[in-house]
Amino acid sequence: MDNGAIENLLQTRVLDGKRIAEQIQNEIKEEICKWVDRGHRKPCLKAILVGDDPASKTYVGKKMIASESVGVDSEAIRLPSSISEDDLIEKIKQLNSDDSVDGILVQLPLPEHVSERNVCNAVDPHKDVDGFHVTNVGRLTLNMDSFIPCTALAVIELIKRSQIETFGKNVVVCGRSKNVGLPISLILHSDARNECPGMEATVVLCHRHTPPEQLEIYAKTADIIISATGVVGLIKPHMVKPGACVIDVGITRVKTPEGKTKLVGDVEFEGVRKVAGAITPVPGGVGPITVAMLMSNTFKAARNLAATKATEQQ
Ligand SMILES: Nc1nc(=O)c2c([nH]1)NC[C@@H]1CN(c3ccc(C(=O)N[C@@H](CCC(=O)O)C(=O)O)cc3)C=[N+]21
Repeated sequence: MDNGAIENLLQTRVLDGKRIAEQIQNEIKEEICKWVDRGHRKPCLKAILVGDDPASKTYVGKKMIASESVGVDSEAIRLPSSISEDDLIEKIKQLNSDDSVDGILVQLPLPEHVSERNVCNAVDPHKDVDGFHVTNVGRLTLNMDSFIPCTALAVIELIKRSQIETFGKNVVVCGRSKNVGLPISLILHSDARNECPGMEATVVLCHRHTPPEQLEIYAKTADIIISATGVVGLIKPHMVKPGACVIDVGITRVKTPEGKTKLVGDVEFEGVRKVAGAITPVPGGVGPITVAMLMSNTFKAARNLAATKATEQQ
């Protein structure tokens, strides 16, 4: 390795998502503690898990553990994959009208015979801690206060806490999923709004029909690359501008030659880290922060609902 390469390796920051998630959760834990000291009940989260997809079970499990550690009351409601859309929506309506519940989330994906859109729209938008209800999507688009999907919030929080500059910078987002790529793009190009400063970046949103040679051209101009596609090895070293920040939101389970499963992202980590100025690993990058942001959204729902109840009683 020549001196230049060594120097770059020394300068590359591997952004520690686990540490940031712990930091966020400690802050939330403290705030919830004060909240309960002021006479409120603990925030309450209900997670609906339909069927028994192993990855979904792992994620819901992580959400339950995080809830426990920050002082959120949580319950995983398990329903069979044979459940009808109507019955699932009926269950959601019960939780909507239950005053002891602040946050509701339905773990995705759902079985094929159930419309995810109908189910997400059945959740009371005030309890929609995933930010998937059409009202919250519309409000985010208009830069109004809303619940923002946890993965998008996680990327934004990671950028802010790592002091990555976004104002006037070029960002390439790979992947246009409604719950990840799209909201990330919306926030990154946002201008200043009342309660939070905008990110003010120029955003290019690439997807499966972006020709590979075009993706390379866009990526090479980017100060920040965010990849959320589930395409293993999509982002290669030659596509990255030296010093750029590379955020990997992809999570794919692959089998190792020894027959174990391991998690890999969209980014060729070992190669790209030699070029990038900052990079997130998988696992231990965006994933853990996603769970911390769910806690943040749940506490926000609890505060909003308590405030609404207080004004109703006046
Ligand atoms: N309604 C709904 N809301 C979601 O927020 C939602 C969802 N459905 N469906 C699936 C995705 C994915 N997701 C993750 C949560 C935690 C990690 C996480 O903690 N990852 C760890 C390790 C995970 C592991 O060990 O398997 C890491 O990256 O280091 C990752 C991904 C939430 N999602």
